[in-house]
Amino acid sequence: MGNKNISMAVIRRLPKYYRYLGDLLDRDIQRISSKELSDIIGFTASQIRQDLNNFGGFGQQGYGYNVDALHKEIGKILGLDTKYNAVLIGAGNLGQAIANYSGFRKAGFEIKALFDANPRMIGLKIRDFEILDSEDIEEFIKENDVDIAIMCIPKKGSQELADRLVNAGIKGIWNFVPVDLDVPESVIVENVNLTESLFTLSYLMKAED
Ligand SMILES: NC(=O)c1ccc[n+]([C@@H]2O[C@H](COP(=O)([O-])OP(=O)(O)OC[C@H]3O[C@@H](n4cnc5c(N)ncnc54)[C@H](O)[C@@H]3O)[C@@H](O)[C@H]2O)c1
Repeated sequence: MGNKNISMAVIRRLPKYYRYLGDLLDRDIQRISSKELSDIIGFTASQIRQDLNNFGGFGQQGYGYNVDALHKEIGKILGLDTKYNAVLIGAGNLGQAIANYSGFRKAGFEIKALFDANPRMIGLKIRDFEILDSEDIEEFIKENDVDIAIMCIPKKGSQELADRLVNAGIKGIWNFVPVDLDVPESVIVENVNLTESLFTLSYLMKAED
């Protein structure tokens, strides 16, 4: 499954291609040259041709890229033609913000339930969700065909939670906790570290001085 031999650097650029191509489709633009794509995305035209050649070269000399076909193909490569079930653990400030955003469901990622360990949170409603007791996560994951866990708890207890999720058969963790989780190779962890991103901004602003 997947294109395991494609470099991570290319894979990290694919969501951006996918987003820009989606914007073009919204504007009814059906074909585009690598030069035009370069002008809007900001990667060089040669970088774009090289990246897209990894997947069998969609472009035709003198025609450019068929936007719809390329969008669909990149979607497939990213696995976006699949629906995913997710659970979110830690229904605090960040967890609630994520649960309140409707865009993930539209993209095929459905949050099935929210969990929290705090008895005062359990039973509260966020959007359509009643917050469930995190004691019951394993059972829920097994019974509801859950692929992805979204972790929004504090650092403390995060590795223990990851171990439980792994034992329950989770396939992927979208990790917002600023901790490098130790999981078996078969489980994919994607870290989202907002503070690291902010520090990068700080560096770049400093470099502008
Ligand atoms: N809020 C943000 O914008 C933000 C920004 C950057 C990083 N983060 C990171 O996201 C995580 C959550 O931050 P927050 O601001 O939402 O915190 P929060 O305190 O508002 O929410 C955390 C929730 O997790 C629950 N919880 C704690 N341990 C648990 C466990 N073992 N199992 C289940 N639930 C548990 C708590 O009861 C609480 O409701 C933290 O690791 C934080 O560093 C948050």
